[in-house]
Amino acid sequence: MTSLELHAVRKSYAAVEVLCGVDLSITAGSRTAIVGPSGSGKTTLLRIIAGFETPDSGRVTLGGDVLANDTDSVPAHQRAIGFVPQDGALFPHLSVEGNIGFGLPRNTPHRTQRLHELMDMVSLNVSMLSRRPHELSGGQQQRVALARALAQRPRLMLLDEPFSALDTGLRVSTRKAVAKLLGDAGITTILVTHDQSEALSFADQVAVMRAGRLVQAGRPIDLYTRPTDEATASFLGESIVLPANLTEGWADCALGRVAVNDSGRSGLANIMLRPEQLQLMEVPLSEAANTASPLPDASACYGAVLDADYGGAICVLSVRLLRGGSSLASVLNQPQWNSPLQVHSPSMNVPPVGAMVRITVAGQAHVFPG
Ligand SMILES: Nc1ncnc2c1ncn2[C@@H]1O[C@H](COP(=O)(O)OP(=O)(O)OP(=O)(O)O)[C@@H](O)[C@H]1O
Repeated sequence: MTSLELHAVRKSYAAVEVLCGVDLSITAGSRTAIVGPSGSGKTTLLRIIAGFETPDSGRVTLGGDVLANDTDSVPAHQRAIGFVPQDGALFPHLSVEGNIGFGLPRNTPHRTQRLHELMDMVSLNVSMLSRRPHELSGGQQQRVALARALAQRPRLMLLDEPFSALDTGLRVSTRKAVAKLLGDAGITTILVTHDQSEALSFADQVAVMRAGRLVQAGRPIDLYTRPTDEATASFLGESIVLPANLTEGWADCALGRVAVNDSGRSGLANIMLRPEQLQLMEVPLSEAANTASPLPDASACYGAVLDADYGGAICVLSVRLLRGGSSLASVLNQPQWNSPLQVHSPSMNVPPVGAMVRITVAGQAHVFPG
């Protein structure tokens, strides 16, 4: 069942068109992450859904109710939509109780019980109810902001980069807790984030915006493995794009013959691999000892490790490809021959700089739609 539906939503500020006709469907109870470069219109879209801005044209519906169209707009406070901004925006002069209770009228039945329930939902101890925001950690402040938004039993929750001020560990744990909480409560959620890995891990659906347009929306794994274009590919993570000649599900490229995910295409096209798809195996010293001899297997793909960037669990290796029939020495002596690939390799047993490696490709390469 679709909960939120955006159809041809447009918005301009003065002469600048910020949203150029956005269509997006969000299923009830699901989590959607909106990502895109700075200025692409993410926050504007969120503010239109919340009712803080009105679209110039287009339609926004929630559970079948029209929230905005070309002529009318339901006021924000009548939409039953929760909004958690980047900084939490707690009222500094009010206690936690005052902040969470802001949207709960004094005569709400069982008000204290409801406040305790909300504290429990966001995993905060009720002893914190009397504290002021400055007496809380960043993660606790975000939980209070979330509880305040939940107090009004929203149909839809909008999160505008709510985790960005938190350090890495707290960010991950808060994000997981929030995802579970909203999932358990069955609340449809939209998260705007700059963090691609956060979007991929948080959401059931990721929507990528660029220059006021929605360029692609779908399951995280589909966007990561089958991006619609190179810009989307590199926005969602590191990518290796190579020119190739396609025939019946195979691509002939600098890495040799690689399987592709589009068997119907033929001819010249760019293919994409994620760096973790490249697997390196160091060629034993006996084989590589004579760096002047031709490579042992003319049909295999080899490389020379030029540099290693240690990053903890993962090491990023710069690997220059060796042409069939060439030698390690010829490549090391001609560094301008081709630009190196960046390969993400588990740091355990990583080949050393200067080593010759055999390169294999795991899975299929992606062919960008023509
Ligand atoms: N009230 C406003 N008046 C004029 N221009 C605005 C207004 N709000 C946003 N803009 C412009 O609209 C464009 C989109 O802004 P928006 O905040 O939606 O982008 P964003 O994708 O959320 O960016 P960021 O990731 O940097 O937060 C920007 O060029 C911004 O300067």
